[in-house]
Amino acid sequence: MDNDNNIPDRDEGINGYHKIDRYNPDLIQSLSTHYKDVLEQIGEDPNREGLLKTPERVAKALLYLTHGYDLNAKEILTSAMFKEDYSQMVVVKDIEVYSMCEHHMLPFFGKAHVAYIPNGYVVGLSKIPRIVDVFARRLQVQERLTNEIRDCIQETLQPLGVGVVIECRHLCMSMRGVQKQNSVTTTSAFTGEFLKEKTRTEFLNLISSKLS
Ligand SMILES: Nc1nc2c(ncn2[C@@H]2O[C@H](COP(=O)(O)OP(=O)(O)OP(=O)(O)O)[C@@H](O)[C@H]2O)c(=O)[nH]1
Ligand SMILES: [Zn+2]
Repeated sequence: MDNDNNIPDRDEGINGYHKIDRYNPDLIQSLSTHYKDVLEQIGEDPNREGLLKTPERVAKALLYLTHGYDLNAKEILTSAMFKEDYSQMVVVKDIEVYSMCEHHMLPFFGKAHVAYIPNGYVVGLSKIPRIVDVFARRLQVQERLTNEIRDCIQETLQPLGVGVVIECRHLCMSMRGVQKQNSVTTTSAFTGEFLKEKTRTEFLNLISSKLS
């Protein structure tokens, strides 16, 4: 944290984002006013009982769904890096992803599988899903989400390689638009050893195996 409002520094590289005080009641109030207008403009009555608190709920929900802007993924990783003589692949798979596409601000959701090969240091396992969330809880495209997770791990932990695979359903493709209910989008990003076919194949085999 290095600013007057105690808002943690966000990760670099998000064009156009400016820092906000996400939990400020004035901000929630101001967003609620906009959502009240939205309700009116879609033909609803914002004063009917069921909708009275809806603008405020939606405002709080949106602020929560984008709270990743306030988090610094590199700080999270460095907070739990341990020197360890382990040089095989570490895979954390089936990490739930909930994000929102930046085109329609509709959810996309699914799973992320993340692997790295240590180079002297390992990271606390829980930190991997945490950094997935840091980048997912922003307006995103799946490709950038995938690359940001890869780059963050590579630059911070400096392992021998990183592999990230993300599989998601996009509500903007199922609830509206092209209306394809069953299509799943898969993206991947690799560095170092994972650029070699043998390592990549090992990773892909591990994430497709079932424990139970
Ligand atoms: N590459 C990529 N595209 C995405 C993602 N999420 C949503 N989109 C796409 O963003 C595109 C936006 O295209 P536009 O033609 O400007 O928007 P639109 O008229 O609403 O398009 P339709 O969804 O086809 O109705 C659509 O093709 C979406 O499917 C994502 O994570 N990655
Ligand atoms: Zn979309």
